[in-house]
Amino acid sequence: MSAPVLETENLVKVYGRGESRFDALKGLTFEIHQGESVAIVGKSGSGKSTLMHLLALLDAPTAGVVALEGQPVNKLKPKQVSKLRNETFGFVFQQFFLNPNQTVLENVTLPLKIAGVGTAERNRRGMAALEQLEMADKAKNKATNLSGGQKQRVCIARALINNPSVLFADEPTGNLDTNTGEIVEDILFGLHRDHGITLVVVTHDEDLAAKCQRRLIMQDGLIVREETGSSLPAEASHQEDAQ
Ligand SMILES: Nc1ncnc2c1ncn2[C@@H]1O[C@H](COP(=O)(O)OP(=O)(O)OP(=O)(O)O)[C@@H](O)[C@H]1O
Repeated sequence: MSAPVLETENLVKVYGRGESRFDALKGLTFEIHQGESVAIVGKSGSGKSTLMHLLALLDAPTAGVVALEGQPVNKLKPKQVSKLRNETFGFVFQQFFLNPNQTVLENVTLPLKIAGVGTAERNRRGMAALEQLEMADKAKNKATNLSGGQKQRVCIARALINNPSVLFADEPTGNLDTNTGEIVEDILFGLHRDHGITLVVVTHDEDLAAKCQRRLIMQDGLIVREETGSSLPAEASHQEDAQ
């Protein structure tokens, strides 16, 4: 079995206090292995997004530990955590989060700008990422002047710009029609299959979840069940490699 890229130990998240206290995660211990595709599924309010935010180091747990590549993250300073997050993770969200006032290329290269990479290098890597997503011809377009599927491709290009080892996708097809959603799924699973990217997907979409190699089923802040096996035929051999 490949090494765990992410491990949690007794992960707890409590929102609010006193009468408004809400126990969103109630002690989760599990591993995600390098090169796996994992879906986090469950009813609305079960804690999926909360869990993803903790795994992706976007929020800190109330108690318990997240370890990235064997390193417990709670021992690091905030600056180190954000560096680690930017270097290791890519994010694709349902709402796209593209800056409407910037071009496609500017949106895609924003993570590099934040990291202090110079303009020429930024643009070279941005164009390469857009080419990979077949969106290079839209590089100079404003990000608003795109279809939903095109916007999500731009988001995936942005997510790939730092060569992440883990791609987090929160309802990546939630705003797309069925056909466009399937194209985006093909892109995500292609990246997983061909580049060994670890894919962590939060979704209500059963077909999308079924394509993942493993499903963590959440209920009331707990993982109540795990399922394994992907509905993607080509996954079979890769799945054996990753396990
Ligand atoms: N910032 C917050 N303050 C208080 N409660 C919160 C906060 N964020 C989430 N919650 C609560 O924690 C629970 C889990 O929320 P979370 O967003 O993780 O669920 P989810 O499974 O992702 O739901 P959905 O499928 O609707 O997105 C919910 O009951 C929610 O109301």
